[in-house]
Amino acid sequence: MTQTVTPGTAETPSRAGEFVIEARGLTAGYGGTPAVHEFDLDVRAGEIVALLGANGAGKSTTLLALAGEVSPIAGTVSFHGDGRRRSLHQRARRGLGFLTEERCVFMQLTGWQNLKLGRGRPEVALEFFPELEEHLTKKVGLLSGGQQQMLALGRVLAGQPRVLLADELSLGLAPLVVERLLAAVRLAADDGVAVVLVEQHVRQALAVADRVQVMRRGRVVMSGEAADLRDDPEGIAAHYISGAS
Ligand SMILES: Nc1ncnc2c1ncn2[C@@H]1O[C@H](COP(=O)(O)OP(=O)(O)OP(=O)(O)O)[C@@H](O)[C@H]1O
Repeated sequence: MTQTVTPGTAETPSRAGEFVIEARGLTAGYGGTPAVHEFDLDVRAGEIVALLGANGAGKSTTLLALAGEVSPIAGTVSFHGDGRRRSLHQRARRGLGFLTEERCVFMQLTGWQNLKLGRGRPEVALEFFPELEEHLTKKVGLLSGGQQQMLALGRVLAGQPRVLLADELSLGLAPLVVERLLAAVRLAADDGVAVVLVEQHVRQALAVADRVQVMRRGRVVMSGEAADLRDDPEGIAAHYISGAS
């Protein structure tokens, strides 16, 4: 698939190599109780960092804290070098795209209406997912789960984010659809988006990610270059052992 997508808003386009989002000593949780401890992360423009780990390991909490939806108990999150505490909507205005675990679409609206509600031009979403075009006049509730997720991802990518946080895009979807979604994420990263991807499918995450951080009980227990770990997904899966989250 060839296309040209220009990420970044007019303010300051992201440059390859610069850290777009960073966390230092990030501890975050709920009601003052940490679910994530002393988490460090740097993601450059054009890079995908996959967060892996068993259910309850703290991946979603990490994304929520990076997004500004959960306040840090300690540590900092910096967005374009700005380490001040910012809410989700403030970070969204500076180019954060966030896909939460819940499918981010309006079921009663048509596909086209959903795309029009995004920050970008619907045509850009269709450049990522041309197969959606024939379904845009249908109510989204009538589309398949994969089509709904393509719509949700396409809408966020159409907004030309500088940072994409994506939480379990592949939840409940067939492997081919997952591949399709992750390929679009890779394409966006190749055009300069900094991506933090929470994913349950280890092999597929390793196939598109540049780096990997494996979490267990709220801490990073393993990290490395995806290319070095591709031949040993079992080494990662060992951290998933039931009850070991
Ligand atoms: N809203 C909440 N209030 C209180 N505790 C929460 C809340 N959300 C998550 N937790 C707890 O925080 C811990 C980390 O959960 P989190 O959802 O971040 O893990 P996860 O790795 O994303 O798991 P999953 O893959 O199941 O989403 C768990 O112990 C969970 O029970």
